[in-house]
Amino acid sequence: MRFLGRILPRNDFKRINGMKQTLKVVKIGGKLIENEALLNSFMDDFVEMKGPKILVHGGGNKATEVAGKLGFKTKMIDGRRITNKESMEVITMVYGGLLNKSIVAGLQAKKQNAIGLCGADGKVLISKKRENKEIDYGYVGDVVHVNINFIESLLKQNIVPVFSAISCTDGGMLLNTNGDSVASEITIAMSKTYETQLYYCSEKKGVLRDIEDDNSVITELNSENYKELIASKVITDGMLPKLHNCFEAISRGVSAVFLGDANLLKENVSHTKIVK
Ligand SMILES: Nc1ncnc2c1ncn2[C@@H]1O[C@H](COP(=O)(O)OP(=O)(O)O)[C@@H](O)[C@H]1O
Ligand SMILES: CC(=O)N[C@@H](CCC(=O)OP(=O)(O)O)C(=O)O
Repeated sequence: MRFLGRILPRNDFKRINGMKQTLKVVKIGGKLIENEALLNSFMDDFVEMKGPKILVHGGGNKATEVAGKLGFKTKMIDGRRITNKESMEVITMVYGGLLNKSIVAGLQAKKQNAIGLCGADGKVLISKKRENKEIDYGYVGDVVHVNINFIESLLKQNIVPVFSAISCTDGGMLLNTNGDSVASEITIAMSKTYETQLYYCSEKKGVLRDIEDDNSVITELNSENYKELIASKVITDGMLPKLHNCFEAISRGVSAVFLGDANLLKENVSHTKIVK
């Protein structure tokens, strides 16, 4: 790359004229992953997207399905899974194995080099087991450190990191971590060196005023009306941790956060934008 008459080292273009380069972090939910046609169309858009990018995926419903087949019942509280030893084993197989590897293979098929990661790989997502006196979440962790140098080394090689919703303690214990939180923590950490944008793609077109009406997308959501919508129970289930993560991100250095469906990366589609 030629810049101001000198050759920049191949990927040393994070800051040009003091401007940070934009990094896009995209999270896809389990319901989207399950729909082959939607996933394929999403991946086309993702591959086409220019600049450094990171993909994070969930897969909660697949884990519930596989756990059920193995005879384990799943318990969720406010959109978060209670994870005992058996469910952690299922999660490692489903998120870290089946889903992560299938998504990476799908990207490779579209000529996008990618690498699948859980928190233990490259010590990339270090977490702490959640201690909650009222609810025992089991093997559930909250991210305390993101290895941004490792992530950057992949981005510099044009390799897309694909994260599953699994983190790891400093002592090497794998922990289930909400995919939305994985996405927001990575984006927040990467904001140190990049201008960052976070995209949440799920089965809905955004935050809906009426969950039964797909055309009731709230186009802009701020922290004030967000609290009102929780109080009036318009926002429930998986949307609770998702929006908590959105506001965390926007208040901790992320430039823009968007929520939408599988088409979110296309131009002019209806979506929700999070504002301060
Ligand atoms: N107001 C709302 N607008 C849109 N979705 C909502 C709302 N309240 C609750 N939800 C639920 O939240 C879900 C999204 O959260 P989640 O299932 O965790 O998605 P994902 O698997 O994509 O992360 C939606 O599928 C919907 O059922
Ligand atoms: C702690 C916790 O709740 N972890 C989530 C991680 C997967 C996830 O986030 O999946 P979706 O994006 O498909 O909802 C779970 O096990 O369901």
